[in-house]
Amino acid sequence: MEIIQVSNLQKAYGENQVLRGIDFKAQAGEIIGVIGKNGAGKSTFLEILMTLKPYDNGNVLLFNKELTDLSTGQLEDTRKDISVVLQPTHFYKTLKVVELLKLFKAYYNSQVPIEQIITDFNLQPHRKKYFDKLSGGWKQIVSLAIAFLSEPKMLILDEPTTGLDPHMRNLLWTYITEYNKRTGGTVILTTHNMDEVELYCNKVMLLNEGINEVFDTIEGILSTGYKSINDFYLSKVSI
Ligand SMILES: Nc1ncnc2c1ncn2[C@@H]1O[C@H](COP(=O)(O)OP(=O)(O)OP(=O)(O)O)[C@@H](O)[C@H]1O
Repeated sequence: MEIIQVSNLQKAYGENQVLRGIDFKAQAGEIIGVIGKNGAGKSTFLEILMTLKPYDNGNVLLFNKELTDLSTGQLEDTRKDISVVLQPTHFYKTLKVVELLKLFKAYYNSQVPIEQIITDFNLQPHRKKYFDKLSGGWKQIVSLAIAFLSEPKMLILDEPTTGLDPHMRNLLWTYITEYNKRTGGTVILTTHNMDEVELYCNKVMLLNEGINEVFDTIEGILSTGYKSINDFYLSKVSI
């Protein structure tokens, strides 16, 4: 089943034409890495998929429905199937980690046991700490744990492993791949870490000069003679 279908997607900020015609598809159960240099438009693309940003031209279908055709109510229904990593806000300052997880469990009406999430994300030592007092990496982990609480059909993660130490990066990738196997959920993420893409993603979209210059499986890319996805990236993208 196709979860996302994007054709000829265009988006400009004033004179700056960032997306010049993106074609993209995601099937249920895929893990897709979106790569490209700083400023290539990866976050812009993800924000459009998250239904948070308008676009100028083209089609974006989520769960077979064109976004611009949806009423406000239908858009809200579609958003229930999408999870994104929330940015820390002032609101979080007054809550402890365990309280935050309970709050979002109730909000999402989630069946996932809080203690399971605390164990899976190694949050036991931090459960009684105020969110605001956590280090940057642990704030990120808590935000990711919250995103998984809703058991979404589609998870969109903008640079989820940036700022995480090697153990926490491993832990997150283990969680992503197990979640993907267990629920068949689709994961779309951006990263600048090409080793992670090679190890954990099924497919890669290389965003370059506003288009999807390459959109292929990892095996497909490596079979064309590149030693690694890092090698592929360095060959394809100029500084
Ligand atoms: N809200 C905005 N208003 C105006 N220009 C913007 C806005 N958001 C992004 N841009 C511009 O659009 C371009 C693409 O930015 P975007 O953040 O999507 O790239 P990116 O590939 O995610 O970059 P990075 O890897 O550095 O995070 C950049 O030139 C950026 O300055």
